[in-house]
Amino acid sequence: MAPTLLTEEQRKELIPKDWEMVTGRDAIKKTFTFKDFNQAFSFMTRVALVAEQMNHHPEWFNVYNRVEVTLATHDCSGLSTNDTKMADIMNQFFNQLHQ
Ligand SMILES: C[C@H](O)[C@H](O)[C@H]1CNC2=NC(N)=NC(=O)C2=N1
Repeated sequence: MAPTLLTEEQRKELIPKDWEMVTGRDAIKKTFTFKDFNQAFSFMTRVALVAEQMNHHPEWFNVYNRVEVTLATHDCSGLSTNDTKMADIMNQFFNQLHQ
């Protein structure tokens, strides 16, 4: 089923508070900072496996211990529950890894 854009209510409820809107785009972003490259890439590896399972992929940039992430659903040109689910998963993985 094609993903649908989040309603106003869903945006208030489902977008994690530590993610911010991308200026001029219906997308959310967050920068994760890790101890080192190994931890950053471990995070990306775990997320990549889930992205494949979900068939929903992040837009991200990595340099050393930093991973800059933008989430949006191309199939509906904006935010869907796939993005809020992925944001939650990323936050969980970060908290587990960032000991
Ligand atoms: C053909 C393939 O199923 C689609 O292009 C999937 C792949 N991954 C995706 N990732 C994201 N972020 N948005 C999409 O709409 C999307 N669609």
